[in-house]
Amino acid sequence: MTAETLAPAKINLFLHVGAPAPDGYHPLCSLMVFADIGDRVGVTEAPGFRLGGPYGPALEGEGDNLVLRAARALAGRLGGREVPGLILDKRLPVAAGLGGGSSDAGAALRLLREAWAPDLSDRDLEAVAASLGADGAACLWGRPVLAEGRGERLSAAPGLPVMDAVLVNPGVAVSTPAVYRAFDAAGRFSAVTPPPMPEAFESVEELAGWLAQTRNDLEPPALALAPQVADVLEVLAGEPETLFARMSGSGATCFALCAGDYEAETLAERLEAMRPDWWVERCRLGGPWA
Ligand SMILES: C[C@](O)(CO)[C@H](O)COP(=O)(O)OP(=O)(O)OC[C@H]1O[C@@H](n2ccc(N)nc2=O)[C@H](O)[C@@H]1O
Ligand SMILES: Nc1ncnc2c1ncn2[C@@H]1O[C@H](COP(=O)(O)OP(=O)(O)OP(=O)(O)O)[C@@H](O)[C@H]1O
Repeated sequence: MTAETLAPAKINLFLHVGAPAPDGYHPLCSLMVFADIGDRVGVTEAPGFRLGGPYGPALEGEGDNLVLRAARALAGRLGGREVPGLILDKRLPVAAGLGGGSSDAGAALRLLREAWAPDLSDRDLEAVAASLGADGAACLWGRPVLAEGRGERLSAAPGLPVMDAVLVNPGVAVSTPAVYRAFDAAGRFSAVTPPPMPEAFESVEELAGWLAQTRNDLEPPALALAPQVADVLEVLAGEPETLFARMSGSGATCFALCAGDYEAETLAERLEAMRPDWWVERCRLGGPWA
């Protein structure tokens, strides 16, 4: 392996979604943070694409992986390059609201810029990432960001503490397009503007209090498609270590913010014992980790 890097899991701390535009895409406003866990992406001299890890089989036999599409898009932007060997160690569940595909693409773009064109600007790399999906640019750097527009208009996130957290997925894949369609069918649209946001949150407790005034507008439609999400949220809400719990993105992964390392560890251990069928990961949110 010549180089490898983390493709961190993305968490939408809040996700406000408006009525769809004529092209079907939705205006949104979301505060995205990244976990110190995720997939691993590598570049090698031996040609070809190798897919491994616990969730690799979930992507076998699909069309072109986002890692390959990212490599080809950057090669095209640079006027043509031979794509080297690429490795994806898929550790995050697929179609889970963790932005895994976008983060994998971002990791590949960072590695290949280093190899091919270290002078290419961050802005140009963001444009390539954005061409791969609405979350592409936001998931490029693995650092907290406020995303607006379709998700491609980025601005600095407020100052955030590092958050000890637990991620829980009930083992059900949820399709992002299906969740947006169910959101449209319900026809309940609100303003996407968040309540006034301080320049910085000094503690996770302060952040949790502020987040309670915000929403994930995709939670109700995702719950309708995957009722298992309700079980996860109910369990998390009932645990003493949970300061704040919510679903991320289009689901089905939910996150619980905890007061510290010990609380997150305790919560994760209890959930693992209680529900061995769930994917449970203790992590830290914030970043940049990549
Ligand atoms: C749910 C989120 O992950 C929240 O961060 C994103 O909004 C989705 O981002 P993404 O998966 O990168 O999105 P894309 O791959 O571009 O599109 C997937 C599907 O989501 C819908 N989509 C996506 C973003 C957006 N602002 N409005 C949408 O309606 C698109 O119609 C498409 O059917
Ligand atoms: N490297 C990849 N990792 C995950 N999915 C990929 C990858 N490459 C292509 N895909 C396709 O992208 C779809 C969405 O996967 P992903 O895990 O990124 O969903 P998600 O976490 O719900 O994304 P988001 O939160 O951005 O909507 C998958 O169902 C799969 O068909």
